Amino acid sequence: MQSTKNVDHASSSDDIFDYVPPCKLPTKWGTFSLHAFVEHSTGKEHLALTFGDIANGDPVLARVHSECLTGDALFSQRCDCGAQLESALERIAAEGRGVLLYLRQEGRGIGLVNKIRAYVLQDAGADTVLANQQLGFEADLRDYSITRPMLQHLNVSSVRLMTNNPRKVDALTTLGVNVTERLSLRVNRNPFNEHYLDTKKDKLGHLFGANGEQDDWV
Ligand SMILES: Nc1nc2c(ncn2[C@@H]2O[C@H](COP(=O)(O)OP(=O)(O)OP(=O)(O)O)[C@@H](O)[C@H]2O)c(=O)[nH]1
Ligand SMILES: [Zn+2]
Repeated sequence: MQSTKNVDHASSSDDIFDYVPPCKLPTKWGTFSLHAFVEHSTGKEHLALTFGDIANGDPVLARVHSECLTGDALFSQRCDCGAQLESALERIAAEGRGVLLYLRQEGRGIGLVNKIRAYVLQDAGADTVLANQQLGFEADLRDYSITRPMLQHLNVSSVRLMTNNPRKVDALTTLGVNVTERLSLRVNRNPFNEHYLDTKKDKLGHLFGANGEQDDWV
């Protein structure tokens, strides 16, 4: 289960993280502002990429992306993370306004090395959920509690969330994030990730594929 551990909403963001003001981050889609947040309780260095005026009160096109080094940076085709990251940034730049939170919870919260151990089990036939369980972990150990204070610090009052994962919408809503809309994201199905995507749909509740939820935005 995804964790919805609450932070103390009465405490100031200074109690939760150190904030590092943004530098410019030019990308192939446009120039974002890159903010850093160092979480006190974990020492994790989370990021926010922002574009345009996100503080004017209108719902903001947003992506809450969980770190996937293999997919985001190493071009892995085992998952859909890299394609989703690109699609989200492209879409935000095209709209001229938005935010992407890059949360350092690799491997659905089990970490990079354990994800590689899980991949070894998957190479031997386990699916993505079973592999986690065989290693003694729940299917999804992510904790989104930093999301709300990060958005508050950026003066984002509500979000139009790009995700295929309805449990992510539930987790954020439970934490007090105002999600006004869910937008599906392109998936890039390929021979290496089709079993993984089917498992996400069947066991983790992701919405895409046959039910027409697949994103048609290009
Ligand atoms: N433990 C584990 N983690 C994985 C595996 N494949 C991808 N991940 C991690 O899963 C996270 C991304 O979660 P996904 O389930 O792909 O997508 P999501 O964030 O729930 O939903 P979307 O918003 O639609 O992307 C990243 O942290 C990846 O590192 C796997 O086989 N095992
Ligand atoms: Zn991935």
